[in-house]
Amino acid sequence: MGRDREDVTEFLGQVPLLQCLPGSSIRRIAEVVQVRSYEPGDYVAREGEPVDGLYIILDGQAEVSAPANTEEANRPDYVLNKYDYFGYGSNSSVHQVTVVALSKLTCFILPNQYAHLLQPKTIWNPEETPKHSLLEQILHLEPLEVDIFRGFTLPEAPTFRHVFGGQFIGQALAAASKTVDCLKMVHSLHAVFLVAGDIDIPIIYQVHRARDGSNFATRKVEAKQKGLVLFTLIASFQKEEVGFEHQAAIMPDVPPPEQLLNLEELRERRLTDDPRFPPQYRSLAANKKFTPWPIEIRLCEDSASQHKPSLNYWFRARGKLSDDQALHRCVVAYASDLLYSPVSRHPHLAKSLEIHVLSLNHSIWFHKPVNADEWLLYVIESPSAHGGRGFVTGRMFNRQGELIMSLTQEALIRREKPRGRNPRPKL
Ligand SMILES: CCCCCC/C=C\CCCCCCCC(=O)SCCNC(=O)CCNC(=O)[C@H](O)C(C)(C)COP(=O)(O)OP(=O)(O)OC[C@H]1O[C@@H](n2cnc3c(N)ncnc32)[C@H](O)[C@@H]1OP(=O)(O)O
Repeated sequence: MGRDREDVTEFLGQVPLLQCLPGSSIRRIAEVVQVRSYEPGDYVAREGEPVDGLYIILDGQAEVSAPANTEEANRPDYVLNKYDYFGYGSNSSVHQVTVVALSKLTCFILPNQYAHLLQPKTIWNPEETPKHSLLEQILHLEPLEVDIFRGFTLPEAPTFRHVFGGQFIGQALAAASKTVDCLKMVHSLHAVFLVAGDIDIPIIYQVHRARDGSNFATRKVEAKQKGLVLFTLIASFQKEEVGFEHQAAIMPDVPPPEQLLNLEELRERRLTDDPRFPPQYRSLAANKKFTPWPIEIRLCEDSASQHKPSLNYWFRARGKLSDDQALHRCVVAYASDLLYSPVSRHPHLAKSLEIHVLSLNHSIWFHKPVNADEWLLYVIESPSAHGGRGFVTGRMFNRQGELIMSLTQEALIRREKPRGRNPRPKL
């Protein structure tokens, strides 16, 4: 293996211990690791000697001997292979075991002085907790074990009686991304919503490594509560590649976001200025608990009241996000389900008719890198509603008119039926 920085980063990204670190931590570790080589029979570490760092096997095999004079002394020796590691995670400052090279052996060593790189504040940022962005907190997961993560529905997060579909998509994609080397980025995902999630129970994300190729990797994720699978995602990741280029899609001509009001300002204006709302309704609405979404949305038109099966709006994440392309893709995936399938009910909206909308499935294709804290134009159309299912397609453009993503979704759309006072998700 040639040892340029990118090769080292790619190798470290395959080591399960390191995969849930922020991409920036893995790149930093790639800068500071040392390489050591051993001949067959050489001691790599001796029981009782000081631990000088984390050892990761790059090539070859080593044998670990159980410590003498302990209960484990009778345990058979075991063999370490490529991607295995030792010298980290024990509370002791001295080696508890002896490790001997079985073949020609090469290791990467992360010296003790860089051990802090293994303990980042969050899965997205080595230094800071994400005070600055609610979204980054929503998309933070606790790594429980290799390939298993726990996510939460934060009190400030948008919910729609049950777990918001975009939260499942964003968190599941975050879990999948944390098991793929950081040089590969998601380029497509397909999600299915099986059962509504309970906002009071943590969600367990279990990642299955379907395939790791040299350029592509595929992951399947299951989201569970109380052991029941609520949601599945299949995502494919690819290393950057130079290839053919064209863009036939043209960004529609819409007013820039600076000339438009956001949803909160529109609400405020309705409450104060709109003569169609009687005063008692206004004070009722004004007293209702209202939490702004972590995504700022500026509608380009009022296509709902015109009954048009389409909608264009600008959106961006509120607050500054950490500089991690994997995070930015999770954020737009999260945002893409917020104001999407309701477009399929536009032609059917009528006074005193409430329409129940529930996402059934969701697909995204990421064409180009994205900045989720800069304005993106979401262009949505609903070509069909039939049989209780509304279908929507979406395209996202950046301000330069580049097509960044294409999306599709099917949602259940039905006349809302009266419900009890406290409907609970059926787990
Ligand atoms: C100025 C502009 C402002 C714009 C403001 C816009 C405003 C709001 C925007 C909100 C956008 C919200 C978008 C949110 C999208 C989501 O987050 S949806 C959440 C993700 N999706 C899910 O959780 C779906 C999970 N899947 C399921 O629940 C099930 O698979 C299924 C319901 C799809 C199918 O299950 P099945 O048992 O086979 O179906 P049913 O028997 O038909 O229905 C079961 C329960 O569904 C509920 N339900 C069904 N129909 C209705 C209805 N007409 N009205 C109300 N509720 C309905 C209901 O709980 C059913 O259960 P019971 O009837 O209680 O048995």
